[in-house]
Amino acid sequence: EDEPVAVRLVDQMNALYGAHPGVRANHAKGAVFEGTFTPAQGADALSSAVFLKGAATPLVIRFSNAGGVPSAPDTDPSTGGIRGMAIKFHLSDGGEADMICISANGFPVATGEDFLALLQAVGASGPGVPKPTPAEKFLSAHPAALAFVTTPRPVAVSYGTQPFFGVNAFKFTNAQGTSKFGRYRIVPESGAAYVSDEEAAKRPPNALADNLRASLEKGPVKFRLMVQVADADDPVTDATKIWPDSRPTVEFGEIAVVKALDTQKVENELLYLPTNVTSGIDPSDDPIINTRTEAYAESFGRRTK
Ligand code: HEM
Repeated sequence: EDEPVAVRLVDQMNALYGAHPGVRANHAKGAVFEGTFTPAQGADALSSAVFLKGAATPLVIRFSNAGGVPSAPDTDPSTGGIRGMAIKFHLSDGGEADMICISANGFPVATGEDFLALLQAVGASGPGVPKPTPAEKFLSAHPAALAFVTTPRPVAVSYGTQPFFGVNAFKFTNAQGTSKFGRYRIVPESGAAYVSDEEAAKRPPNALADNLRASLEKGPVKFRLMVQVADADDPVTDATKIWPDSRPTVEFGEIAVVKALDTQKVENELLYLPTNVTSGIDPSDDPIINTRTEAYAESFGRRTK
C-alpha cells in the first residue's frame, strides 16, 4: 500500500493477467517493424522538433494488443479490443523520441489512482461474485469508464488499417516560441478497414500482425501522423475528455512501415516512454503521463531482470 501508484498498477496488472516472466505487464503481445518518418511541408509551424524538417527519420515501431497475456489471440477478451502503436524516432541529433498510441480516442479514467481502482474492481469481479459487482459499481460511478468499455471495437484487417490516438495531450512549441496543446492521431493512408466479428473469430490468432507482414511484401504500409490542436479552453489534463472532431488537425508527416524485424529478438530491449520527447515537444500536466513513464520503467525492470 505504501508503494507508488505506478508500482501498484504493475502489481495489479501482473495479478489480473497472471505471471508471464520476461514480457510486458501490459501490451504483452507485440510485433516490431522498421519504418521511416517523412515530415510534411510546414509541419515545423507547430513545433521545432528536429524530425519535422529535413530528411526522413528512421523509426522502430511496435504494434501490440492490450492485456498481459503474450499468447492471447487478437480477439481474446483480455485485450479489451485495444491495440497499441509505439514509435521510436532515431533523431538526426543522435537522440530519440517516443510516441505511444492506442486504438481508442480517450481513456477510461483521468488518473493513475482511478486506473488502479478500476483494475482492482475488475480483479474482484470474477464469476460468482454477487451483482452489482465491484466493476459494475465502478462503471456506474465513472461515466467515462462506462463509455470506454461499451464503445464497439471492431477488429482491423491488419495493424496497418487501424487508426491510433495519442490520448494524452502534449505541448508543441515552434521556433518563434509559440506553444499549443495537441493530441496525436495516426491515420492509415489506405483508410481504416475492419472485418466483421464473425470473420475475426475465424482468423488465425495473430492475424493483425500476419496481415501487416503480408502487405509489406507489396511495399511500405503508410500512415499520416496528425496533431489535433486544442482550443484555448479545451481540457488538456484529463484524458477522458476528448475534444470535438471540429478542432483543426495539423499534418506532421508520413509514417511508412517498411520491414518486419525479428520481434522475439528485439522486443525486450525496447522501452518506449511517454516522457521521452525532444525539444519542441513537452508533456502536458496530464497526470497519467508521468504515471505511465514510472509504470513502464517498473515493467521494463521486471521483464529484463
Ligand atoms: C495510468 C495509465 C497507464 C498505465 C499504468 C499503463 C501501463 C503500461 C505498462 C506497465 C506497459 C508495459 C511497458 C513495458 O514493459 O515497456 C504499457 C505498455 C503500453 N501502453 Fe500503457 N499504461 C497506461 C496508459 C496508457 C495510455 C493512455 C496509452 C496510449 C495512449 C498506453 C499505451 C500503451 C502501449 C501502446 C504500450 C506498449 C508499448 C510497447 O510496445 O512497448 N498506455 N502500459
